[in-house]
Amino acid sequence: MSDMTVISENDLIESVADALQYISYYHPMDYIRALGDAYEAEKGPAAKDAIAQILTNSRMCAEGHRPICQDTGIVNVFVKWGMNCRLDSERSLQEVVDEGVRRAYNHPDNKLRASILADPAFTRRNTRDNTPCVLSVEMVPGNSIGVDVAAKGGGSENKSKFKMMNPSDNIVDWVLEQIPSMGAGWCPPGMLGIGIGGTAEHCMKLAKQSLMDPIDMGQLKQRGAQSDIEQLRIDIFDAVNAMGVGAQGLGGLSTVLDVKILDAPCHAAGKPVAMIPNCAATRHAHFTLDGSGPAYLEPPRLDEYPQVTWKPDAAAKRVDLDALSPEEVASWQHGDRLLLSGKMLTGRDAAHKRIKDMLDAGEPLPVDFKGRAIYYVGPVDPVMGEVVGPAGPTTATRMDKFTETMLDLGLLAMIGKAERGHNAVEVISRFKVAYLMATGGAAYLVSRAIKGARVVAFEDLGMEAIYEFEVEDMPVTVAVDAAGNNVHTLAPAEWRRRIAEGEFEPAE
Ligand SMILES: O=C(O)C[C@H](O)C(=O)O
Repeated sequence: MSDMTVISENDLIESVADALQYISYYHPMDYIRALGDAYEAEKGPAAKDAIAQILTNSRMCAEGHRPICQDTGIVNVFVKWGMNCRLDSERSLQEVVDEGVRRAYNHPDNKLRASILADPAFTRRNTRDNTPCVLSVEMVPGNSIGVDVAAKGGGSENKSKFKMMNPSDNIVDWVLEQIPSMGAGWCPPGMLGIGIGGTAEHCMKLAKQSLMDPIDMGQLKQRGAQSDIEQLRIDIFDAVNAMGVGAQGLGGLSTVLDVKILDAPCHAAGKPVAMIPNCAATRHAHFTLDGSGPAYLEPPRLDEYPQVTWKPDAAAKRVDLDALSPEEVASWQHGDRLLLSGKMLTGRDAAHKRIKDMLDAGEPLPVDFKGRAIYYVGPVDPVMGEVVGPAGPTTATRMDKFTETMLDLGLLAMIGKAERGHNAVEVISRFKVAYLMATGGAAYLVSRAIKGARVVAFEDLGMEAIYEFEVEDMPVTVAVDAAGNNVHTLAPAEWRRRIAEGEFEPAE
């Protein structure tokens, strides 16, 4: 027993907290480099503009130590526990790691958003400190513990896929079938993590774990595949990018920056396959503890960030939200860039559900939506003189089922990210209103346009409360116009055709 390594409770807590703070504002450099290359190569103007926003946002967050995305994620922790190590604690490993999560998410200088809800099928009560995390432990030989910490965005997690394939089914075909159904809610360009084999639950875990590996598709393509798995990664990468989805689903050359695969033996009767995308807010870090104290991660060199500084399009139209009229909204064309100023309301999943329930019960609403714009957002709380923390858009598609109800209340415009479903587009064109999109993953940049914020209803919903924001030159693009033209179907179709016609070199 004398050569046992003792891991103190506080070393683990402190290291988890440090890693979570770190990944909230530093993208992994491999992601930043790959995104910088994608920016250089991108030919789609709207997609290029979105990548410029994501890169500029990333640098601002690295400098300001504020979250890359308002969705600061659900914490996933993968521990490889060396069997000669002992945790010096009276608490369970889950409780100790959760203490690190709590410390990170409530850090006074960089408070992160509490996104975790207990009792998910019923009361959906916010745990207020982002606990519990999802913990996986593997016992391995050795005298140290290796920890991967990730903060996974909800929008990309929502697009996870799994299939118990037949042994002879084709994996590339299955992946390509899934991509259209994933839309843009997973905030491309990002990564696809793929698990093959094992059992159902093990396969999903492999897919998630594969996302902890650094991006190396450029190097892999240069040196060529040396295994069947590497060839499969390249085949999926090329085939997905040929679909033309592009950054934020706006049509372009870069949909994925890498495809990762982990496999495990499986039963002869099947071939389980799982796919979990990682969004533009790719956040993960690794540390090792050997009993000598907590691990602190080295900050990246900011001079290695691509020299990209996003600026609003000079041709963007300025819109005064305080004087918005149905005629003005109806005049916007899909693809138009707008700079919004004035007052807007916010609301997302929980607020929409409550509004619907109140209307069904014949109760009066606390807010008048007539003539207003609504922004689908759950912001981070402000710190140190901010009016609001990072406040990028959430996936609008989830609000589709409430769209007709909300438009009946007189709403004129909705702002979010990702595509609207067929029925929502039909309702939008019937009411002659518009759906505008802001860039997902550019939350700190977007929040700079917010000059005032106050909760006006449903305060108990925390980040899902209804706020009134006062904005100045908030950049958005018309994604669905009053005639029902939908950028998210038109642009990827055009880019897919152009790529198929050989207009561009395949992405490296
Ligand atoms: O919860 C959020 O703020 C966003 C979510 O990650 C989403 O992508 O829809």
